[in-house]
Amino acid sequence: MRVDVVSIFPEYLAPLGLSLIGRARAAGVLDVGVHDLRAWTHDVHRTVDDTPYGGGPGMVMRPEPWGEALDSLVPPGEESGARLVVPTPAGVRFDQAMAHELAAESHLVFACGRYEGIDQRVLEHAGTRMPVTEVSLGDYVLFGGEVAVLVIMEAVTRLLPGVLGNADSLAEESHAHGLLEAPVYTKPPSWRGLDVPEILRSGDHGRIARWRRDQALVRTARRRPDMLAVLPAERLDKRDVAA
Ligand SMILES: NCc1ccc(-c2ccccc2)nc1
Repeated sequence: MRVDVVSIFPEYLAPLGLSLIGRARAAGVLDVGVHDLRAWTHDVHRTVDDTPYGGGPGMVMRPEPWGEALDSLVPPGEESGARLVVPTPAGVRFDQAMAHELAAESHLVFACGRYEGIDQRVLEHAGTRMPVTEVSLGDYVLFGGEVAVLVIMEAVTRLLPGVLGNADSLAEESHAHGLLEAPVYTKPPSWRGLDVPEILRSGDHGRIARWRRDQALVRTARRRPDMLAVLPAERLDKRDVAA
């Protein structure tokens, strides 16, 4: 997968070179380019913003630099497999399903907005030649899209083949099977008067799997009842509590 990120604060994206993502790049499954939007400005002040039409507070990011940046990173006629992802508070909610969708793309281009956002015509014009996804991480506002890109990149990169050491951990993690994951424990068996649940030390893997499933259901019902509401009936097996 090729990833290009455009920002007026490219240094914010430095963590993309570290750890998990660094391993993905070393494994050859990820190639990341970070670009300064101002490279596509041509005035002495390298201007990227201007006042909003219709009035209102703050500034809006000008379309011209973005248009030239996207033309450079996704040359017209070479859009195959490219998707533009724009973090914004007004976006579609990002979730694990979308992480899987994005992990299947061959070229992701992230546009990091600042100020009050990017002139909408940038997204409209890009949409005439590639899929465009405006994505939100949740109902809160940041100073810009850079931190959201780091979150999305971590969620997507760990799904790429060969990136996670133990592929099993993908199968059982939270949200992988529509439920929150069960609590986990390790040695020592007793710690500050708190014991590991006996079942986990029984060696009875059938009962252990049942216990974990029950814990996941209870935890999900208490913390994220909304997830149970959308859990497909076939995901609940006959031994689960009544749906
Ligand atoms: N929901 C996460 C998120 C994503 C992007 C932004 C944002 C804020 C200002 C300008 C441009 C993007 N804020 C929150």
